Amino acid sequence: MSSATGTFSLQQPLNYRAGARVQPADGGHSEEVHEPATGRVIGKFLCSGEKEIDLAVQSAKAAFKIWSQKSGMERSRVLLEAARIIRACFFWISEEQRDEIAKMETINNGKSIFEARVDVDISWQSLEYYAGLAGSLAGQHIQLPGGCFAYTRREPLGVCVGIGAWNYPFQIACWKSAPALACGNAMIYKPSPLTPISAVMLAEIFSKAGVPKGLFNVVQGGAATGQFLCHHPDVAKVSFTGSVPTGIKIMEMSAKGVKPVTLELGGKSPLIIFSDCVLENAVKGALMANFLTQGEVCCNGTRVFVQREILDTFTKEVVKRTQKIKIGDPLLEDTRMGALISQPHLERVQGFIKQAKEQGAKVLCGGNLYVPDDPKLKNGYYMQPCVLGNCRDDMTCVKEEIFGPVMSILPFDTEEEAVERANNTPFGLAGGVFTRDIQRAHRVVAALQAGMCFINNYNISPVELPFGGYKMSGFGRENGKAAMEYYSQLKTVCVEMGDVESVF
Ligand SMILES: NC(=O)c1ccc[n+]([C@@H]2O[C@H](COP(=O)([O-])OP(=O)(O)OC[C@H]3O[C@@H](n4cnc5c(N)ncnc54)[C@H](O)[C@@H]3O)[C@@H](O)[C@H]2O)c1
Ligand SMILES: C[N+](C)(C)CCCC=O
Repeated sequence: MSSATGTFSLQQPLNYRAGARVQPADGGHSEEVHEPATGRVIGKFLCSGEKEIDLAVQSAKAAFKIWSQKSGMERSRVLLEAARIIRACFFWISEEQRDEIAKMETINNGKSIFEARVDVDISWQSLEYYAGLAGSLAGQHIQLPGGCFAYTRREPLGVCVGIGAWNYPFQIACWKSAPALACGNAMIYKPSPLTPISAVMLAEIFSKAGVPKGLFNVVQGGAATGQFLCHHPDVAKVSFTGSVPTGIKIMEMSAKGVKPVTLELGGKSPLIIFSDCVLENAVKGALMANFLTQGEVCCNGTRVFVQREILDTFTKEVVKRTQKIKIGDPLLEDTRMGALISQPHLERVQGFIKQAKEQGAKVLCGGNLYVPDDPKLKNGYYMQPCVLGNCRDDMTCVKEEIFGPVMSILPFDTEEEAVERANNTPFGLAGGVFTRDIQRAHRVVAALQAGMCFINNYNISPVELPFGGYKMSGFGRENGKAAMEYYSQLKTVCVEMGDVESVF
């Protein structure tokens, strides 16, 4: 694979079934795949139809029979091998696998190679972590009168479906497949049609690592393909990452088949900065909370509440550092902000900024389109990261998920006020607080209605920590031990040691 921006083109099929890349057996329309850095079309794929989905399900069912009979330790070894392959070398000859995946992620998503490498690291760590848990998936032994007893077994669910968003394509595929496979399930994964490439690389890695053919299949497509998956009678569970409106549809479809769902949805998270914070850390934290992956991060702390005493100092420093963020060719080592995912999305983000200005917000920096000097990047989807001042809680930019590099700064006076305003949202994915006061820090996060809270940092994601939302940001958890519960079911076995005492 060539590594320069503007040179890659897709050659191979993007569906993966029964251990091989395949063209779908049937399909609707075809979708173009873009390179956000240049706006180039790098290939096309056919969206999978009902027949292809059924073939993928049948293939996964066959693999499930083999995989679910293996011990946790046997499954663990295969997952560890998959993690090792990602970290280590070969596969595509000389370059490191980790870097190959990171480059493809950058080419297809537009994020900087610096960040893509971190995403790949978090991905293999997830495989390692669940490999570690696979061997200890266990039930309980319960004593009953007369020597009788019962025990519980944690069993896999069967064929699980994963449906992913485009912002962390490889990482989302790993966050879903690692616990699913560790628990003994098979998985069919559908990436976003905007980022179809890296999930197939994961499928190839699983095959190399030794999973049975069909255990991890990839189908490509958009809403229609996703609907076939959710409605298929042999699908046992749907794990979804995406927007709230789609999450609602997934839940409705799954309800028809009484299928358990996990919903990892959007957010509009608060970051509360108290005047007693370490200012340097708070400024760095605010940038981490807003500008990773061009601001296209579900848990971003986009409502930055700043205590009035430090509002000016904090704002000046945030603006100064935001202006220094290096935008440009995402495959260059020193780039820290690449291109947004698509032209329509870029326009949508620009629309939010325009509306913010109309509603009285002040653009303190950025917000304009950015055209890099390099001529090959002139059709890419770039913009300058934006900081908005003069914001009020009732503005659209403060209420709605923008999913772009736009930070809204909101002054506050008291702790009570900040917490109340922070919680005044239908979302509840994440939240953060910067303060030196340890009691206040814990009091505030305890009061925040959010599933993932940070004290004196933001947007770090060790795989050991459960991640997921409150309120309309969804339910269920990814990562941590908690995810094992969402990919397994509990069977109780009651054992009689004496004779049956019948009431008849
Ligand atoms: N909470 C999290 O962990 C998390 C992580 C990443 C992204 N997100 C959220 O994802 C959103 C951005 O991603 P997006 O634009 O890809 O979201 P989206 O809801 O448009 O699409 C997500 C996935 O659902 C599929 N889909 C769309 N309609 C469907 C339908 N009717 N039936 C079945 N599948 C369907 C898409 O093809 C895609 O694969 C943001 O709201 C972001 O906050 C959440
Ligand atoms: C790795 N992060 C930055 C915590 C993002 C998690 C996935 C959300 O979009």
